[in-house]
Amino acid sequence: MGFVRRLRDRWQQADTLLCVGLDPDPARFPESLVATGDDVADSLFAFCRDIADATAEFACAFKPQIAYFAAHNGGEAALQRLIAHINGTHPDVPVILDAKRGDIGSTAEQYAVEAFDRYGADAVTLNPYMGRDSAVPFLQRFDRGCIFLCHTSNPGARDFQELMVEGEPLYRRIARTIAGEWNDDGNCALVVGATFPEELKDIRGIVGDMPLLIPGVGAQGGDVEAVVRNGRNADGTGLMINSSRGILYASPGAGYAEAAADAARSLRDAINRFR
Ligand SMILES: O=C(O)c1cc(=O)[nH]c(=O)n1[C@@H]1O[C@H](COP(=O)(O)O)[C@@H](O)[C@H]1O
Repeated sequence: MGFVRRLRDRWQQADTLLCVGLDPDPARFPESLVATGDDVADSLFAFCRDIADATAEFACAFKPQIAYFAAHNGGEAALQRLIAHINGTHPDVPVILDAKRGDIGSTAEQYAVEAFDRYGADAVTLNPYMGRDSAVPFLQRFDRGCIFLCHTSNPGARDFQELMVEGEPLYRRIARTIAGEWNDDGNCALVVGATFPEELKDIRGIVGDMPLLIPGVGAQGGDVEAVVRNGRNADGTGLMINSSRGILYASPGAGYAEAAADAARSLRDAINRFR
């Protein structure tokens, strides 16, 4: 079953639009998990496994961010183990590899193998800046999801994404092109930052019921009510609202997994109040 279909099933069956971001930072781990040298990889795995197991029931997706793993010796193997664990233990929760890839076609082919075959991710985040041929190796894996940056959550999103191109801001052109020309197999989604709710409304109006990944609530200050009201589709779904640090580090001590579960439950409930 393809990514978008799995996501829709999960939205319905688990009644949640929450995406749990897995961005493990050893500097913020509880004391019981602090490790040095090669042991860091084991800590990355153990921390994320505990968070995933504690929050799975509240999650429509998990989103590991590759940099938090690749920054450490052995981190990529830890990421592989983690995704295998999620796929085995929580098979109804799709995994989005946040890698923001994008390159010429021959290199993009390798990135597609990395995301979908090596790591076993259901979807990957992609940068559309290099154009359609850079996306084709991902798009043609039609059972997997391609989640393209459209309007990002950071302040610098304005530098390029809002530049006017033939009478419209670039992010609108990206949304229209991907929805209209790249989505033949229905496996595309877009990233829109929670910190730009008006632009979110604009993008929802362009892309129909395409899924949108929304980072930027919690630590970056995005407003949940504005996101849900402006981003939901007609049936009250359509969104993967991500929180990473707000869930991962809900408590610094030994009870980190329980605290993460509480944070995930309350964010899921806050989201559902406005659907
Ligand atoms: O593609 C992303 O996930 C992403 C896009 C974007 O515009 N902004 C953004 O914050 N992200 C990612 O979403 C996560 C946000 O983390 P928190 O701010 O801790 O919830 C990080 O993994 C970011 O890399």
